[in-house]
Amino acid sequence: MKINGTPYRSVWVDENDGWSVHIFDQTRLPFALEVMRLVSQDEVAHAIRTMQVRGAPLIGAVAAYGLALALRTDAQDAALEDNAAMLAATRPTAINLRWAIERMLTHLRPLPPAERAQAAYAEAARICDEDAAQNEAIGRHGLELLRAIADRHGPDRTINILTHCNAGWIATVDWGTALAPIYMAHDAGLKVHVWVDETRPRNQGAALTAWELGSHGVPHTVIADNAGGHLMQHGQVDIVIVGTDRVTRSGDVANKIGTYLKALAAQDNAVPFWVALPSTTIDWTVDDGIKEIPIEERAAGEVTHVAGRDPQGKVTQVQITPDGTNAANPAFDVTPARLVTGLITEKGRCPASQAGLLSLFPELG
Ligand SMILES: CSC[C@H]1O[C@H](OP(=O)(O)O)[C@H](O)[C@@H]1O
Repeated sequence: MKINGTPYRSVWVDENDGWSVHIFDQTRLPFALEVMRLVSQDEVAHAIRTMQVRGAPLIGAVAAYGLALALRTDAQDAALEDNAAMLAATRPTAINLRWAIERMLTHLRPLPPAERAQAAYAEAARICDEDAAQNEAIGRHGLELLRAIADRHGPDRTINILTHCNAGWIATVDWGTALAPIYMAHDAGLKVHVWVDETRPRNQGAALTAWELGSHGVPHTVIADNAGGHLMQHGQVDIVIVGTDRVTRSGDVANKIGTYLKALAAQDNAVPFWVALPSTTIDWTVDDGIKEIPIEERAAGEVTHVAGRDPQGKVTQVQITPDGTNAANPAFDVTPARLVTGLITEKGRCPASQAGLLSLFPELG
């Protein structure tokens, strides 16, 4: 996507040295756009763990480059396996991370060590190109849903979309998943407005989705996470579109904490609830998402403290709970397939079910 007219992806290899890896430090947004230069697998792992880089498809792509960085130093079998395992363990819920590392291992294991680093960079680049293309296709398939709403209500009626967390271009290599249809609708001249869940505790909506949409000129309003149901009850939401970190073969959807509650409110108010994902987010080995998907438990400090900019323009953390108060911080929840209207993938839309997924991806069966 473009920032001030200049096209960017969310991860890229330095064109001067040809090997260091660049990302945006997402913990500095929306107040500063800072590029980080990563030069080792340990720096990549730290960036993923601390959410300087986050978003299911993007952490997979960046971890792939993390393995390439590791192989520059030691390309022997033991180092390959150890660094792959270390990177795959940085965050447990997004399946894209494990998928990317396993794809890299499948590609690299058969090669002589001397060829592995260069081959790793090439495979990581393919993962990035594929993600960008898949998300652009998701945009096209999701745009059809928004066009149908516009056709139903007329071109002068604004389409109100609610989204949770950040599933935009900054959560992927490019385009985003949930936001891709919104960008395309806006660019096609449809009147869209986005209700942006702030998405406590890390505020990916308030800090990242609002920044993305504002940068692209898409009308949007940040709301408290608990406001979405009220807006749906009052006819203020035409459709919900969210991203996901893992979809099971039965269509259960793991996504940022709070997604499940939005799906319940959507069903109660007959609001379509769509989930956008590339096929790299499907975990065919898992059936019951609630029982089988590991939910990341993050530090209590992310709940007891909040980051922001003070009146002097300094970005700082402030405590919002009494000293000594306990906090729990499950970072994801699972929305059962029965609450999902449908899935928007790079190959089209389908019901959130095994049959629906197989209709688009028969090779997974
Ligand atoms: C396009 S996937 C984005 C997905 O990842 C986010 O999680 P996190 O910010 O913790 O990496 C969130 O669940 C988004 O829906």
